[in-house]
Amino acid sequence: MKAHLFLNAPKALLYIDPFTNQILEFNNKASALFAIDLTLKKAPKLTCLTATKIFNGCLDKLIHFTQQVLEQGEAWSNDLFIIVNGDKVYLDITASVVDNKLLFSCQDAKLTYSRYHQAIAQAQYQAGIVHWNANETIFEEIERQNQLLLSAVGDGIYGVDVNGNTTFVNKAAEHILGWTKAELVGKNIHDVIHHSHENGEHYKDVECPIYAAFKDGEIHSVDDEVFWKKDGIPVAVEYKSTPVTENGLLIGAVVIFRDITERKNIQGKLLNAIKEIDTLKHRLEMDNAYLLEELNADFNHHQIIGQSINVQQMVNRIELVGATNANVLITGESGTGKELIARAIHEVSERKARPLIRVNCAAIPAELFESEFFGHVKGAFSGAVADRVGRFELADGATIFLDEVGEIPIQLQGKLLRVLQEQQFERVGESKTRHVDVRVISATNQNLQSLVRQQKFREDLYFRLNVFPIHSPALRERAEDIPLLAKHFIDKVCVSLNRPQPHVSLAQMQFLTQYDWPGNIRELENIIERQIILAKSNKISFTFLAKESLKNKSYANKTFTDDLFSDAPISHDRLEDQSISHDHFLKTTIVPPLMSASAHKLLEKANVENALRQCKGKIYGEDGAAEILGLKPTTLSSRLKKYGLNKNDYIN
Ligand SMILES: Nc1ncnc2c1ncn2[C@@H]1O[C@H](COP(=O)(O)OP(=O)(O)OP(=O)(O)O)[C@@H](O)[C@H]1O
Repeated sequence: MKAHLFLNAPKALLYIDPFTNQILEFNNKASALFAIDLTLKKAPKLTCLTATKIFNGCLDKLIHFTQQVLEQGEAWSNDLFIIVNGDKVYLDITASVVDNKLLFSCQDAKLTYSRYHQAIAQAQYQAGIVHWNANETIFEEIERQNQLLLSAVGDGIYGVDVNGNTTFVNKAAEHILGWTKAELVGKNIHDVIHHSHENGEHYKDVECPIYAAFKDGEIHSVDDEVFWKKDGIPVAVEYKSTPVTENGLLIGAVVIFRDITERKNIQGKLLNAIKEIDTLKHRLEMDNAYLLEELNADFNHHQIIGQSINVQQMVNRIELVGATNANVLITGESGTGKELIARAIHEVSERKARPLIRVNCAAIPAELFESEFFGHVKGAFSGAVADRVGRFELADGATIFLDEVGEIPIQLQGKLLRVLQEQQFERVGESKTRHVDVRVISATNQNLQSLVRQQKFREDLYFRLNVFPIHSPALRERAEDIPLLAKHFIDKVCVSLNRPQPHVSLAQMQFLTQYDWPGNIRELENIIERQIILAKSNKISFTFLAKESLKNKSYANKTFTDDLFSDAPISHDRLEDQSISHDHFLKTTIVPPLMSASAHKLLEKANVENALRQCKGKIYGEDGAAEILGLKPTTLSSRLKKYGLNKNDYIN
């Protein structure tokens, strides 16, 4: 049995007599390893088979090892080798002393090593599986969390491969566009959601920023485009297409997008609000500039004073028409308060939040009318150095007051008619048509119907302007209002001059009421101002008016001689003592009241000419003819027209 075990042991065994060098026994594995002829076994003694023969390439090592085994009882070596087919084959040898002989247990060292490494690999593999299992669980958890995150984010996310086919769709993307993951995965993303621009024009895929990312490897961000929903409706989006690489190779892109509809709506509203603010700001600036002009022109905002039937009827008509949008034509002599009426109409209308825009047609040179009414663009004519807003544009949403409307040149009347009919016009030098909503109130002291007959005023324009006529009665037609008006002006002047209220006796008031006021309410106002300045010890006197009436009567009987056509214009400084400075007196024109109409005109014309001569053609400002005559410069301008006078003829 023992012999059988020895013979079939799994390693090559050599039983060696260290003293005779002879191999006493060897088993089957040894026979194979050392290529020992098995027939030797049958020989009585293995005399021919020696240890040194087997290990003859490394005898020194064999001797050393043998001694080690003998000394220690056992030893191990991997230094010894044998030659097999010319190659060294190192052996892994464990040896021990058995009955004073040596038992070598040998094995090809390569086999030992390979088993050793196999064993290590096995051990590592065993350990690795456990490790891998753990990693796999972690990866699964990360993946699960990633999926949760990708589903939870509010932005839509698509994954696409290098062919543009969808590989991934998150919940938000499904929600925003309505395409499910199943409907999109594997489909070309551009063809499904990005095929057209917002205006419906085809979106070429070569221009698609989503694709661009996996073509050029760059991130592509787009602020404002549309993706198309499943129901065919475009959704405004901003998106970013980021390239995805693996081992340096572009393998696709991730598209992250956001629905910006709400934001765009808010932006739109904001833009509209800003535009509206700009328009309002612009309008406010225009209004301010206009109001400043008016302030500089020393405009006053009196209320209509008077209780006479004539005034009551007039006020009724103002209230009646005020609330409507009807055009109003106010007629009446100069200084009867036509402008006051226009303001009152505007004030009772719904347009009162905006200023009344006043245009004095008598003061505009013919060639500038169109620009004044409708504005012009820079360079439209020489002198047009900047764009200018016309009065009609300024009055958009408000009321325009065309004072002295009879002065509008016939050639411009057609354009004015168009604004009245269509509320449309163009600035001078511009083809763009502008639309306005303007109410027109006009005033005249001329007989427009007579102008129509003379073909100086268009009949159709006259009817357009005269939708609702209001007549402003002359002061002589409302004489009973004189005390009220006088009190009103005394209060006003005393406040502005910081004077104490003067005492007006009944007798003095009678002088006022009995005087025939050719210059109307403006004349009354000016005389009161002058007399307050002249008043001594708080007493105001109007006795001179009686003298004046008498004088006027004598004027009426007199032929027009030296006095009427003298060089000095007729003014209040000729009516009173000269103890007060000239400036205070030159406020009004007193025209004798009892003259015939033609004599009146002749005198008025002569008076204007004298004033022009004295002022060397200067109309406006200090020492101007208007100031000397006590007229508004605009009224004087219209009188120049009326009498065919040219201020330039008086320049010298
Ligand atoms: N009823 C009134 N109550 C108080 N003040 C009045 C009244 N009527 C006119 N006035 C005053 O008389 C002056 C002249 O009035 P206004 O300028 O309105 O007259 P007008 O008819 O427009 O004159 P013109 O034809 O010369 O332009 C103004 O100072 C105005 O305030």
